[in-house]
Amino acid sequence: MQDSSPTDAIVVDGVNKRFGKHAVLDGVQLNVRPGETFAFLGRNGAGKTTTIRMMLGLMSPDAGTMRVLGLDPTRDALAIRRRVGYLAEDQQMWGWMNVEQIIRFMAPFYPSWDDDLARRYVRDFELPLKTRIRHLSKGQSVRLGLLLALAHRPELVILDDPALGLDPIMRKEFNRDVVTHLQGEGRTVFYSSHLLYEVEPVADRVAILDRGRIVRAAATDELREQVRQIVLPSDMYGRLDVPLKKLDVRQRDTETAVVVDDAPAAIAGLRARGVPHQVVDLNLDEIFEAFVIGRVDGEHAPPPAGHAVERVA
Ligand SMILES: Nc1ncnc2c1ncn2[C@@H]1O[C@H](COP(=O)(O)OP(=O)(O)OP(=O)(O)O)[C@@H](O)[C@H]1O
Repeated sequence: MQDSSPTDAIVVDGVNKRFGKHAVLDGVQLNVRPGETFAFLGRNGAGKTTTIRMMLGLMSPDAGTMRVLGLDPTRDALAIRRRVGYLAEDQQMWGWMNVEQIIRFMAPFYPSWDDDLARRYVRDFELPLKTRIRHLSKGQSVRLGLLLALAHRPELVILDDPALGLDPIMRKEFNRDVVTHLQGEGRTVFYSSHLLYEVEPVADRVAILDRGRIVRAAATDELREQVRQIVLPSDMYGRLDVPLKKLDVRQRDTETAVVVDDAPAAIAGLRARGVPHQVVDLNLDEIFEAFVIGRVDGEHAPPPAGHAVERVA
């Protein structure tokens, strides 16, 4: 976790939230730098939407504080919503309006609304102006939601599982076209998702939320460097005196595969002791899995396929 700075676009500090007896968020801590694309990763029910709703002042934390664009969501919700573009998960819109009508309806809510930009998104997103919202396809609805979230040129864009319900090709296009476009414009993007392979190419930093707690936050590149799988002979693993930050251990035949969160130090330790091992690069999906379902008590499982393997004597 980086230290927070007064210029951070989002600061979440020790936030707790309960619904009745159910503790949904427990000491959540994160900070988002201006201009970065920050992926907020968690399984269904991890607490992502609850965190986002509090950022927008739609509900209040039970404990802890938040700052969004320097403002307190519990006091300045309206000012925040004017400066933030928010695409909700499963965004609801008035089905009887057509595309043109909803654009005209939304524009006056935002002093910074840009008609030219809205028209450009209509073209770029191939939106049919005269079609009623209830007749749009899922992809068109998401793109219309995005237009409404972006046409007021928000400094910060909060996307809550935006690709949910889109087919795989559309999801790829969404990342390639929309997120890359926002990055090109220097916007800060806070992107919540449980589809990790999709955020991997665009995220500068990620935070992994598991059952209401941040279990890891880091630059995407740093995470890939630190979290790797090391495969070594089981008999040597049993006698190993190298301290490893283990996330997941799997026994298979004569080998043990260990996912560690300190790969450079672990590899240096193994090399220094002459322990033969292979290092397997992991993608964000596998890294996420190691944090949220990793077990250190060992189990049989096939090796991850299709990744760069570095063999060391
Ligand atoms: N208003 C509410 N009242 C009671 N429980 C709630 C409320 N909102 C959310 N929850 C519960 O809080 C937990 C976290 O929900 P949340 O929607 O924040 O998760 P999420 O990470 O966004 O999941 P998903 O990816 O499925 O949307 C869930 O168990 C959910 O049922």
